[in-house]
Amino acid sequence: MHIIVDDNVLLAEEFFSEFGEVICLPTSEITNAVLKEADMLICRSTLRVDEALLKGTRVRFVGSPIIGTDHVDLDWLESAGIHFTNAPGCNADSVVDYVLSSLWHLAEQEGFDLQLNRRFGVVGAGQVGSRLIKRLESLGAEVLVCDPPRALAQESGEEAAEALNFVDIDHLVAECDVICVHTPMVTGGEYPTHHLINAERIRAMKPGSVLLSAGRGGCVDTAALKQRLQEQADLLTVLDVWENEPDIDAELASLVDIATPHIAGHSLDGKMQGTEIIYQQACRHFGLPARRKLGQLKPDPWLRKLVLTGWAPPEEALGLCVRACYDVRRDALGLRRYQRRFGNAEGFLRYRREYPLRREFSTLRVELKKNARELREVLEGFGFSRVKLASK
Ligand SMILES: NC(=O)c1ccc[n+]([C@@H]2O[C@H](COP(=O)([O-])OP(=O)(O)OC[C@H]3O[C@@H](n4cnc5c(N)ncnc54)[C@H](O)[C@@H]3O)[C@@H](O)[C@H]2O)c1
Ligand SMILES: O=C(O)[C@H](O)[C@H](O)COP(=O)(O)O
Repeated sequence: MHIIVDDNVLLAEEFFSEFGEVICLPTSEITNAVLKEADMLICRSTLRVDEALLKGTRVRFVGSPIIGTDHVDLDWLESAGIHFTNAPGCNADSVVDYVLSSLWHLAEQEGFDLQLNRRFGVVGAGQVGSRLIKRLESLGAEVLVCDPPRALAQESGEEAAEALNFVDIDHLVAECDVICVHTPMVTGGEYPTHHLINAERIRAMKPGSVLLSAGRGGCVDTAALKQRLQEQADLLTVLDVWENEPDIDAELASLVDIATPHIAGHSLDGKMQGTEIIYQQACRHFGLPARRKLGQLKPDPWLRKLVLTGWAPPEEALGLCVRACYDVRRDALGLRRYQRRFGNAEGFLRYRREYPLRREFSTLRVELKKNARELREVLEGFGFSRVKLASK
């Protein structure tokens, strides 16, 4: 078998070589001509996968080791008998780490307490949103949720009921102090997400509130957001995803508090999990046993363990752990540096391609020397799931 893989897919050789010859290429070199003799294509969101790319090729299996599927013409692939699979949930924890690192940073910058007097709103309660809700609730936060497809599925008994505070989008926008958008790009049907956060809703946001967008750029009307930031400058904003990536609105980027180049899901753990999921799907599809396991291939984190005395107040302890593991400011500064050097669109693309190593909160072991049960709960709630208390 010939397997063409985007060279940004991690561990491609290690997982896919048992199927045949693995050829890794930059996205720009994956063309219809290159795919003529290929049987399998493994690519990321940067490649448009449609009839123009695949017509007349031998490709029968396409895998994308990411969550989103809006780069793929699913209907055409189905009609052409080409099997497609993505990797649901693979980088969801990475996105939640990004969100919490951003909120922690804004809280520090503005001098507010993340847990006090803030009502959170999560738009889109799928793999990302529901994990975010869990972490926020375990910190004691009140969370309103807008996800009409899930609310409907629960109401009709199609999905097991979960105790979520479902509200409609206008209610959520009016009531919340922090709004996190984690919806896919949906253009048709009953619940489209294009400009779900539209001009009217942007105008309705409370002064001083936070808008964070890490689903797809088109879910927020960014021209309207820019207008509010220019006219009132009374929102805190975090944008990881943009309209017209990679040629993003530079003026808007200069106005938002944290601007990053679509890297919320780019932890090493998320990328490697994505490859493993596609490998498992390929094994199932071609009737082979899945012998290779990510556990054997994943490197140790650079920072294995943090030892805290346990006396630190929770915000300080969280700050130490967040800064040690993933500080979102690195990526905001990195984007600016790359854009200054390479220009707006090329800087955006290059930073993603050369993305520095990042591990998830769950890879850091935290040892508390004092038997600080409450602090442990806060750290675990935030996603540092490997906290150990001193035995005495
Ligand atoms: N920034 C990044 O790096 C990054 C990383 C991973 C995923 N994403 C994006 O985030 C999206 C969500 O990821 P996920 O894993 O949670 O996907 P998911 O498919 O598990 O969940 C999406 C949720 O959105 C809900 N939804 C659909 N239409 C809606 C609407 N109109 N209003 C409110 N909710 C709606 C769905 O019912 C579903 O529960 C992905 O589709 C992808 O586009 C971005
Ligand atoms: O949908 C996803 O999983 C994310 O948006 C993912 O991080 C996209 O990364 P890319 O494929 O563009 O490298």
